[in-house]
Amino acid sequence: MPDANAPLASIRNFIDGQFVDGSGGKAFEKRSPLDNRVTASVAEASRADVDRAVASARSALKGPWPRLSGADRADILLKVADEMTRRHADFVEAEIADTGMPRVVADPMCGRGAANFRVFADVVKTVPTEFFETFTPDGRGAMNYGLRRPVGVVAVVCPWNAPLLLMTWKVAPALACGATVVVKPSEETPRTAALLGEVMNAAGVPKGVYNVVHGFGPNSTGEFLTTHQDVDAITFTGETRTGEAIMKAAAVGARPVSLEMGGKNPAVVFADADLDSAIEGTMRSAFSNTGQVCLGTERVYVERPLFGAFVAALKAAAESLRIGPPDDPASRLGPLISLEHKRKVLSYYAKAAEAGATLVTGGGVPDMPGALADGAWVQPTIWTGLPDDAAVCTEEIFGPCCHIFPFDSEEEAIERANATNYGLSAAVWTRDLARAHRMAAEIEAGVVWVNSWFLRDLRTAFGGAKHSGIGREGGVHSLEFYTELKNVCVKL
Ligand SMILES: NC(=O)C1=CN([C@@H]2O[C@H](COP(=O)(O)OP(=O)(O)OC[C@H]3O[C@@H](n4cnc5c(N)ncnc54)[C@H](O)[C@@H]3O)[C@@H](O)[C@H]2O)C=CC1
Ligand SMILES: O=C(O)/C=C/C=C(\O)C(=O)O
Repeated sequence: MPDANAPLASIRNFIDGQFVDGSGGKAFEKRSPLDNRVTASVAEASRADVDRAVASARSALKGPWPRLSGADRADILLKVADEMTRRHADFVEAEIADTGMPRVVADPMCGRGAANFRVFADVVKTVPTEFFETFTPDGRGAMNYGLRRPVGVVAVVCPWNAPLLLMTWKVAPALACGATVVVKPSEETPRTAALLGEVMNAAGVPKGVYNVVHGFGPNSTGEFLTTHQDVDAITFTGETRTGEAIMKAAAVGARPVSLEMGGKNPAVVFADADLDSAIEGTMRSAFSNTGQVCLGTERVYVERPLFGAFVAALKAAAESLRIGPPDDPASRLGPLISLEHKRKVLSYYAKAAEAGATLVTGGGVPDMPGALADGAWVQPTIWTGLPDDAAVCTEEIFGPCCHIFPFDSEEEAIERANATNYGLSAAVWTRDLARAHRMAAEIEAGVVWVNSWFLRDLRTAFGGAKHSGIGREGGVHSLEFYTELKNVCVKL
């Protein structure tokens, strides 16, 4: 159970290697999603603080950081990873305090933070640039070679659902490339970004290379940062509408953006699939992190002969998930991030009922004991029976829920899976590998998993098609965003 007597934490901005309050003296409350109790006071960065953070990041670009060899920077990043590993328990506590996620969920997610630094330390050391030999009329020729240079000061705007994982996924490659960053964590999850400041200092990262400013989006820190003309590039993970606003901000000054946004991801399960694997994978993709995973499945298409068995098995799997507080080792589902998000998810539960869905399981709020009754808990929920164009089947809910539809042919499954404005990820379950390859080629998504879900190799391209994103990060693709590739042409 959460400790009602725990002292209020004080979370501060991290600018130029120092923890500082907001210069305007403003602070906002962070509430625990477990019981809605205020657990922290967070210093809100004013426009002047954002100016200072950007100036500090700019000034660090004139220092040693971008001039270190890739190998030397990689060594420092490995120290960051080691220090994160040493302080793993602190990161897990911080993530749990912000999100309420079960320890079994927070633990591997925080492990991914250190892994992000290790992977990009490796990538930056091994990626070549390009070379072209050019023939010239005088017969002497020319040589062209590519040089990568850091893109400059990068604004990193982050969401709340996997805070440390998604923030370090961008910070690690940016730093590996010699860029400097100003991070704007979600107002819901300020702790781990601040804690990473301590790690940066301990690992010997020069001051100004990593900065953190806390606050909100519109008319606040997020907007001050993304409209700042001394920011050279903006990388963002969050809702599609926010991404659109950030793209508009980036248009002024023609700054590049990398946008990872929402999804309404399909899973397609053929009748020949290994049912146990398909159920296990779909259970994780629909319900893990209480459905607050951008890659999660909210639409499941099941070939008709398997439909009844699949619905029954996924119902049993959902009902086996223990909803509970982080420290109960049996807990698999925590609360949603906030009461506001709970209201949004429950509004979709109501819409499903109004539209005449068949409720397979869930659909409401679980009974929670004591103070937990005030938290942002909802039941994992499965529906069938709605048409493809129902709101619940077309709009991203970002909760622990999915709708299951029957289908009759491969062509139909492709058409229905693609009938969405989103295109982040998809999962295909079948034993027929030729069909799996055909499906993977036809589905409009940035990532397609076959007989798996969220199996991540951090060197691979990651990002969304259609309204789910612009650009790709991961491996060399991250380096493309965080560097300018310059061609040098030498006439011989
Ligand atoms: N494609 C992907 O890789 C992922 C996408 N997401 C998406 O993120 C959403 C959940 O995260 P949220 O934090 O609710 O997203 P959000 O878009 O509301 O907020 C994300 C960040 O943007 C900031 N922000 C909001 N308005 C802004 C503005 N006008 N200018 C600058 N910054 C602004 C917020 O303060 C926050 O730090 C879901 O829709 C989910 O699909 C989440 C994780 C991964
Ligand atoms: O593995 C990644 O890089 C991205 C993962 C995304 C999530 O964990 C999420 O959106 O929850």
